[in-house]
Amino acid sequence: MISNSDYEEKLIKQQQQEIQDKNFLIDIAIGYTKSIALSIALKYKIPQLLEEKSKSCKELSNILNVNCDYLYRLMRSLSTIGVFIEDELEDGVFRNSRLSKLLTNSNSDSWVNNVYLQSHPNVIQSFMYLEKSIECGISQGMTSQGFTSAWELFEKDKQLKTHFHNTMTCFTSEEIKTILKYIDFNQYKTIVDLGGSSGELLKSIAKSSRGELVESFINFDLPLVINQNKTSYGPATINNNNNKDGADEIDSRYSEVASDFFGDSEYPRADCYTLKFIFHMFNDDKVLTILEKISKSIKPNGKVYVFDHIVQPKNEPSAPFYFDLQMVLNFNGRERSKNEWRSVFEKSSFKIDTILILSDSKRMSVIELSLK
Ligand SMILES: C[S@@+](CC[C@H](N)C(=O)[O-])C[C@H]1O[C@@H](n2cnc3c(N)ncnc32)[C@H](O)[C@@H]1O
Repeated sequence: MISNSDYEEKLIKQQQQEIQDKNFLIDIAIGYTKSIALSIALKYKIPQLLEEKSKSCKELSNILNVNCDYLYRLMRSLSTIGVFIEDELEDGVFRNSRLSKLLTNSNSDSWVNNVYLQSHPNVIQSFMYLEKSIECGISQGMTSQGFTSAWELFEKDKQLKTHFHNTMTCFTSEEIKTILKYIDFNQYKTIVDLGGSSGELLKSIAKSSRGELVESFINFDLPLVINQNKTSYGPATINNNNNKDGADEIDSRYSEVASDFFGDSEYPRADCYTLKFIFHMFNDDKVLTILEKISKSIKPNGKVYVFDHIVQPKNEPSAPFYFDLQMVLNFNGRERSKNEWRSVFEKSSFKIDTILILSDSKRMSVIELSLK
């Protein structure tokens, strides 16, 4: 028998849950307002303008040459979600909050690059073409904005390109410990990192005890990336304990190849290939083309390590929500579940040796492959 008071308590709980659910749905619906407001504050470099001391909106609008009242409304809105703080006594005067202070750091090894990347207008705009993409079954995120691909957009917007590669470099430096915990690269002579971006993965392996016996490390990426590496990132180095001033020495085992996965030339011959967050940018056909090319250049008993997301069992939060949609809209790629990965590899010359779902990396798993 349910008593009256039990019944009332149950009803109150249900009502509270419903209010929470409604607020949650509203929060989802207005998500775009926050990212667009943030992207404008970043574009105007407001966190940097407030670095030294607080400023009034009048001062900020004079510096930026924009409308003072509208800027005030932007700042006031952002301060309600913790980005910036409006002075408690003086209206319209703002200082940095804990959050906006973080945004002043745009070093190459800072994850803040990812905030710039995710809130970039072209990235946000690609989502406007999600419906059109679903209707026609062809990715429209970039083409509808007049770009053949995200890579072309990066070529036109160098700042965005830098944020993209800095984000990837930052992810790699966070993930490298986990990678080195599971894989001893010393069993290989030559490691080729296909799509190695700034070379962070190979440089870190080279510097660690898990890579000290490897003879050569080759970072293979597009010419536009390799050319930028020369000016944006330091060379590969090894710790030189003999050096009196303790300075690191250049590691001559590291080199770079500027080429295209889908070009005519073969990949460098190696007994180990790594592909970190590469296959999720491509559809199954392109993944199979890359695997076919690796199968022609891999040495006998060689291995391929695929570091990528594995979408977890249904209905569970796994790779961040937006990734799969972003991959399809911006790159015509896909995030894959275990079954989806299996089905691609089954069609290739490779078999899966191991799948490691890394508990200490929220983003990444490792799939080890060898020739069938
Ligand atoms: C998502 S990023 C991953 C970078 C790096 N592996 C990491 O995990 O930090 C993809 C990389 O693949 C490279 N890439 C994309 N298309 C390529 C192609 N057709 N040929 C060679 N490299 C390509 C990009 O320049 C970029 O550096």
